[in-house]
Amino acid sequence: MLGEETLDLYEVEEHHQDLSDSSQTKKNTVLRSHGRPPWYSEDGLPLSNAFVIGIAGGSASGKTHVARQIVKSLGSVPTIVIMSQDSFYKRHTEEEMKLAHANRFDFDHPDAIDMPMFAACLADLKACRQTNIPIYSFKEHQRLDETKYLYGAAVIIAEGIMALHDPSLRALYDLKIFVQCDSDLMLARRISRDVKERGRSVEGVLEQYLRYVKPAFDSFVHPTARYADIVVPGSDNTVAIDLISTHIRRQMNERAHHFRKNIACRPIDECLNSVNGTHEDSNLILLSQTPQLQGIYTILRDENSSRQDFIFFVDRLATLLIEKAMELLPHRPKVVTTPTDTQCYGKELDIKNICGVSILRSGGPLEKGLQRVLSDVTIGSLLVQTDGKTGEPLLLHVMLPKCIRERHFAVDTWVFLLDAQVSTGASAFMAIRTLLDHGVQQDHIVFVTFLVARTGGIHVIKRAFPKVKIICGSIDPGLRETWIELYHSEGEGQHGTARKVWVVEPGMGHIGDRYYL
Ligand SMILES: Nc1ncnc2c1ncn2[C@@H]1O[C@H](COP(=O)(O)OP(=O)(O)O)[C@@H](O)[C@H]1O
Ligand SMILES: Nc1ccn([C@@H]2O[C@H](COP(=O)(O)O)[C@@H](O)[C@H]2O)c(=O)n1
Repeated sequence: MLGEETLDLYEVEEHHQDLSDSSQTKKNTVLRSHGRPPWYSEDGLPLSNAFVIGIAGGSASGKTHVARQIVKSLGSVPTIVIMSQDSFYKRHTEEEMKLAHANRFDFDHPDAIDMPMFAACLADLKACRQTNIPIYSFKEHQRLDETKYLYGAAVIIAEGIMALHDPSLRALYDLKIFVQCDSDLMLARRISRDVKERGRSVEGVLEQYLRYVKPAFDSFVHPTARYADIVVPGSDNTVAIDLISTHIRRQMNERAHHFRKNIACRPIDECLNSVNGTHEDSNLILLSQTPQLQGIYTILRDENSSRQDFIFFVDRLATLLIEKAMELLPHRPKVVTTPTDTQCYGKELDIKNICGVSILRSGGPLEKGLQRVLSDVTIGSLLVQTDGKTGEPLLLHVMLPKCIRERHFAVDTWVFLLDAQVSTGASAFMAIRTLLDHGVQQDHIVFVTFLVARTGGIHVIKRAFPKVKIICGSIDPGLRETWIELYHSEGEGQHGTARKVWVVEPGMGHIGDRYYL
């Protein structure tokens, strides 16, 4: 099984990922965005690719600056990634590194950059799949061993001197920009930047500039301006950036998808038979409704149960649910010798990787059950919240185990997806889509939950993802939309805001709050 490591992809409030800083010397810009709204249809299929902008121009013309200004100007637009072509310089031999340190290596020829890899990573990210991009050090003149995991961008800005050079790259862009800058200004900026940030001397920068940078600009970079939709000046470019941002915002609005409204319009009759709480079907697996199980649910539903009892019985129920989920995993025969020196024919798990992913924060109460059954399991998390304005779910935070972050592992990984209940199903839907984007196979996803609302989004999940197995302990009849008052202290006194929420009935109330508060 694979390692423990998990990676925080998104800061909850900082969705802009700036990867142009491959020299690791610049500070990341702190920008906020709203998170990612649904990128898929109610049939579960990806609907809109990320919007991709390619920015080319000479070295130090201001490509990164333009990219950052666009991000700033877009403000509240969903998750944005700046992907720099600098990260894709090829790995160098010892000999090439020596030449590089002596300013005798041509980094400005298109062959210095791994174009197919850049195009492949960009294509994955554009198509909503995860990617792991290389990290390059300008100080060491070398690609580092570690990579950077990326997923979930709604807008991607790809920038680099050769960003418009390759036809396979140009085909990926929705908008192509060339930054046109005076050569004196580019040289002055490059000297200043390379000395400050890339550990170079003035003489070295000048030598490299005259030998390689300037000739390559004339032969390979400048000619690509003809492919640009917009040529932006390398300084005093605020008007151009405003126009570009307006265009992107319009494009994003046109792509906006009203997922929640559409799932509400879907007929549910055909699914009710299989969600009627009286029998199991192959996908929705209900724990056997024994008196013992009903006893547990009675304690959990009772608003007068102590918090201690609530936690104890949630943990017990979580273990029962996970044990049920374990029945779905393939096993193979295994022969052991017992202490009485007898051969015994048994079974062992026949899987490569398994991990848990909990949908925060209500999935948390199921984690203990998972850890009891699989003591060394890695558990990642996803944070999905409802946008107060649109009512759409937003993907705010992705922290997935390593065995999912890399596609070639993900295809062989079983995932126990954990959430306390399925009401409208919007969060579960987004979480399943996220796992599929990573290459996890649908029939390797087991969704484990305490409660399912019979008239809620379960039917949409079953229809869109027919191979995902759902294990639950109860199917509750009611789902009601209601307003709740949220109190928070700000300045003097308490302020209340009302928020619409869906309540499962009879349900157990807010399971996460009752468990953690
Ligand atoms: N419009 C601008 N106004 C002022 N300074 C700028 C502008 N564009 C770029 N710079 C400065 O020039 C230097 C190089 O810009 P950068 O965006 O890193 O270039 P590139 O990414 O094209 O190599 C940086 O120090 C940056 O702050
Ligand atoms: N080891 C390296 C690799 C590349 N360069 C120079 O970087 C320039 C491209 O980066 P920009 O951010 O300026 O677009 C390019 O002109 C290479 O000469 C380098 O100096 N050392």
